[in-house]
Amino acid sequence: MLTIKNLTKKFQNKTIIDNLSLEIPTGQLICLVGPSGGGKTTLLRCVSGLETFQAGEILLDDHPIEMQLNKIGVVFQDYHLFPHMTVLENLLLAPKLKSSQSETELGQQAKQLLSLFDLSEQVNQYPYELSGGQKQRVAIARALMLTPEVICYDEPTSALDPQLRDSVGKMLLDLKAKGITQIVVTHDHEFAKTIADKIYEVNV
Ligand SMILES: Nc1ncnc2c1ncn2[C@@H]1O[C@H](COP(=O)(O)OP(=O)(O)OP(=O)(O)O)[C@@H](O)[C@H]1O
Repeated sequence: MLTIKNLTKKFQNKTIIDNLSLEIPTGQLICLVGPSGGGKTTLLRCVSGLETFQAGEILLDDHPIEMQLNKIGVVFQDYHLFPHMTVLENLLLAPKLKSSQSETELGQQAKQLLSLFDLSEQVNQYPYELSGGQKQRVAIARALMLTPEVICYDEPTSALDPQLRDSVGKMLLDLKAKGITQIVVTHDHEFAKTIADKIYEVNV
C-alpha cells in the first residue's frame, strides 16, 4: 500500500499541495487528472523523492518512502533518455551502479525487456533515431530494469497518436497484472477511463 498522509508542498510561500491524503493499494493503477498547474507533476516528484515537502508523510508498506526510493520508478514526460547512449546503454546505466547482478545478466534482462516491448531492432540505436512511441517504450523499459514496486508516469501519452496511446495503455495494464502499483498523470480523460482503477481530480 502506498499511503500519502496530510501532504503539504509549498514553493516559496505558494501552497501547491494542501494537506492531501491518498491511499493506493498495491497493484492498483490510479490516474491524476486536472487543470494545468494543479500540482500533479509536483505530487509525482514528491512520491519519487525528487522534491521535499513541508508537512505530511509518504509511506510504502508503512515505511517512509525516503528509505525505499529504489522501489520507485519514474517515467518522465519528455522521457529523459541519455542522448549520447544507445537504447541498451540507457537501460543498463542505473542497474550497473545499483544492482548486484553481473553485466552479462543485466544485458540479458535488458534485451528480454526490449524484445517484449518490440524494440529488439533498436537495441544499438540512439534516442534521436527513435520515434516518440519507441522513446516512450524505452523509458518504461528502463524504469522496469530496477524492478520497481511503484511506477510514476508524467503524461505518458502526450506525444503519441491514438494507436500508440492504446499500446501504452495495454502495456500499463500488463504491468498492473504483474502487481506493480502505478500512478499516471494525464490530461487525457478517455485514456484514464480505459486504464484506471480510480481517477483523482487534482484541483488548483
Ligand atoms: N521548482 C518550482 N519552483 C517554483 N514553483 C514551481 C516549481 N515547480 C512547480 N512549480 C509551480 O507549482 C505549480 C504546480 O506545478 P505542476 O507542474 O505540479 O502542475 P501540473 O498539475 O503538473 O501542471 P501541468 O498539467 O501543466 O503539467 C505551478 O504553479 C508551478 O508553477
